Formats: sequence, structure tokens, C-alpha cells
Amino acid sequence: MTSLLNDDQIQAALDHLSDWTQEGTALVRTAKLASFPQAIQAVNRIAEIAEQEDHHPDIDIRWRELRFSCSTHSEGGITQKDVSMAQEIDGVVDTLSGS
Ligand SMILES: C[C@H](O)[C@H](O)[C@H]1CNC2=NC(N)=NC(=O)C2=N1
Repeated sequence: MTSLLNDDQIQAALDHLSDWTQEGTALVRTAKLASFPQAIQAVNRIAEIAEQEDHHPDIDIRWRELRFSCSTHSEGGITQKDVSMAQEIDGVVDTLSGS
């Protein structure tokens, strides 16, 4: 069981997630990859992690631009699972972007 983070905890997490913002009950970021195949590769890697963690981000694909939204549906808001998923997504995007 994962409990909802309070506003201070969310702000503390965002201090270390510079590409992310809070949008209502979710953490959100966009990422532009070098090409459509690279974007799909990122999605596939994140899908593997999501299955391992049994925690799934919402992903919007528009050519090479991805939008990720992390929220814990069962709790109706942001939990530590979403912060961890955001960090995992950053790792995949950074690796594929070469940054
Ligand atoms: C049974 C299974 O653990 C749940 O349905 C999981 C699957 N993935 C999930 N992902 C997200 N983002 N929120 C959830 O509440 C959630 N629940």
C-alpha cells in the first residue's frame, strides 16, 4: 500500500525532477527524442519497467515528442511510486538522448 504524498513532499520531489511539473493529481513531463523510432524505443523500455514495477504511466505519443503523466490511480493522486517512475523515465530519456 502506497500513501498519497502531501504538498511539501511533492515539492521536495519536484526539486530533484527539473523536467517535471505537477498537473492536478499527476507528475507530468514531455520529452523530444531524436526520431520517431527513438521515441518508440523509449516507450518500449519504459513499458518494461512499468511491468516490472506494476505501475504504469500514461503516455501520449506525437511523432518524436512524448508526454508522460504519472499518477497512482488506486490512490487518486501522487505517491512515491510516481516519483520513482518519473526518475526511471528520466533515466531512459537521458540514455536515449545521450545527455
Ligand atoms: C493490480 C495492479 O497492481 C494495479 O491495477 C496497478 C497497475 N498499475 C497501476 N498504475 C498506476 N499508475 N496506478 C495504479 O493504481 C496502478 N495499479
